[in-house]
Amino acid sequence: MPGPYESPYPDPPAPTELYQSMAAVRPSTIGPDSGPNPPFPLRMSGKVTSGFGRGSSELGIPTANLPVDGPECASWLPSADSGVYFGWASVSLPDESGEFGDATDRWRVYPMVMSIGYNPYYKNTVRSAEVHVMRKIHVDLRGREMRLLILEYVREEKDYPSLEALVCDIRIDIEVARRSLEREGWMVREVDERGRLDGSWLVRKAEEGREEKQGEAMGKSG
Ligand SMILES: Cc1cc2nc3c(=O)[nH]c(=O)nc-3n(C[C@H](O)[C@H](O)[C@H](O)COP(=O)(O)O)c2cc1C
Ligand SMILES: Nc1ncnc2c1ncn2[C@@H]1O[C@H](COP(=O)(O)OP(=O)(O)O)[C@@H](O)[C@H]1O
Repeated sequence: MPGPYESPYPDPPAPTELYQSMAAVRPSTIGPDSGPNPPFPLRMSGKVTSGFGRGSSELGIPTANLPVDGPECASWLPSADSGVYFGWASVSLPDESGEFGDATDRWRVYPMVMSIGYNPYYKNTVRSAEVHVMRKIHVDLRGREMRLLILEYVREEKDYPSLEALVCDIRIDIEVARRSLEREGWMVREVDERGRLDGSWLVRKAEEGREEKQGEAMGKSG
């Protein structure tokens, strides 16, 4: 099985001049090495839905959409700042060979970056929560339950003069998240034994996960 921080792109594109100029004004990591500060970690979960279908086709960066309202939603979400966040995502997937189908589903934990908001470049009128899992995934996630342990706020959502600039900034977010999550204070033990964070909620059985909704309402993990 590949390592947790492997790029989801088989051949990441060479950094363009625009990427380099935008990356030069961004920090390389976010948050102190010791780990997340309150109100993080924040939890949310939900069934992956369809978005506007632009992630893969227009941006080359697929995003799994999660519901942002309804009784099942995390209580902190409506008042959360719009913007980009990073952390860990879990999803229950079949055996990697795919041969044994759902009988061997188990929770996998992956690094993720996400945006919460109105996607100002596309001028959406409804708020969305969209998660890019930083790993190549060969299974359609729509209809599957996803859990998130959100560890840090990265930046505000922005409008951009071009699609290329939007894609560059998201790729920089992915790099910032990768470097930030590689620090021991930000790793979950469920992925790497050096990790100092408890990510057990991410891999709990469904029934136990539901009980944990109480904790989610407080916006805390652990
Ligand atoms: C890490 C990340 C950062 C993003 N930042 C922005 C942003 O600053 N401005 C914006 O308009 N959209 C932003 N987006 C949202 C993309 O525009 C969105 O994923 C794309 O429109 C695909 O949407 P769809 O899944 O509904 O098709 C971001 C998405 C991700 C995953
Ligand atoms: N690394 C990944 N991160 C998020 N979703 C992925 C990933 N790899 C494959 N997918 C799939 O791509 C879908 C999102 O694709 P996208 O083009 O953004 O479509 P839509 O906007 O219609 O949901 C997800 O629901 C999931 O099934």
